Amino acid sequence: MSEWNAEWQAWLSDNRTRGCSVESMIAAMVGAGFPLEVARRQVEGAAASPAVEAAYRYDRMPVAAGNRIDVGDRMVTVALRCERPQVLVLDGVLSSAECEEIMARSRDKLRRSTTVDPLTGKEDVIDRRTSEGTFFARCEDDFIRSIDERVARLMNWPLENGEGLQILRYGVGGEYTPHFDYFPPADPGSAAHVAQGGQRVATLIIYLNDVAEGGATIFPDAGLTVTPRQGSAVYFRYGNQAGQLDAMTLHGGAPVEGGEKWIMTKWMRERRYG
Ligand SMILES: O=C(O)CCC(=O)C(=O)O
Ligand SMILES: [Fe+2]
Repeated sequence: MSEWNAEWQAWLSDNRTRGCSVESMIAAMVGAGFPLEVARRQVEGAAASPAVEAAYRYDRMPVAAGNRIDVGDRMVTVALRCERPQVLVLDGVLSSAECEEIMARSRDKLRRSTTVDPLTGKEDVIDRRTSEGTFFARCEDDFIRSIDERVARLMNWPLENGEGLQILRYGVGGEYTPHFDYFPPADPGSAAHVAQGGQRVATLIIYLNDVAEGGATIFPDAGLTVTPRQGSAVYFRYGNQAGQLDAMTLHGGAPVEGGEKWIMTKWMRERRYG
């Protein structure tokens, strides 16, 4: 039996954009080994959801224009700007000392990472996400507050809409296969997650160290690869003002081939969170 995953989600989005009929997509999924009821729920669910419109409309990014962005206590440099999907590579988001302090404070708290099961909405340890993680509650102390404030200013999105900063560490062989950061509307497990704060709309991944080999953040459908560099970040936005979701932001963490990889992630919601 086939498993519903991000690849199938991207396939469904592509076919909808191309105007394929509901019946033909259900038939293709059944042909690939999905039970009829699963195929029907995913295809009809996507068709009924205004969030997965046929064509995502790229409205204006909230992040400031220009080569350099004032984030209050420092200047961040824009190294790359991609409009479709909306992706920015940003340099100088954290100092080396800040990166080192975050890693030092996280090291003893690390736990094997979990992922949301698309069917149940529960958090599970799964093979496709081989990393350890921990998190900091929003503004839990002065140091974390200064970073939460800087990140909110950089993303130009209310601090109150952000989830707590999440830390991940991957060893050699560690990876995170391609996925969406938003909660796919057709997945039954998503409802519980969007009930508080609404959908996720944008992500900032900050690289806390240089990775000796491998470990890039990859966007397979956009053909983009971002190399981890200490203190730099990648921003991507997938939720527009109309509530549509951009499937082109499919992304993952490529396997680490040498050394280790540490990142810190901020997910922003539509509304106040927590
Ligand atoms: O490891 C990476 O570069 C990507 C991490 C990621 O996609 C996530 O934490 O949601
Ligand atoms: Fe992600």
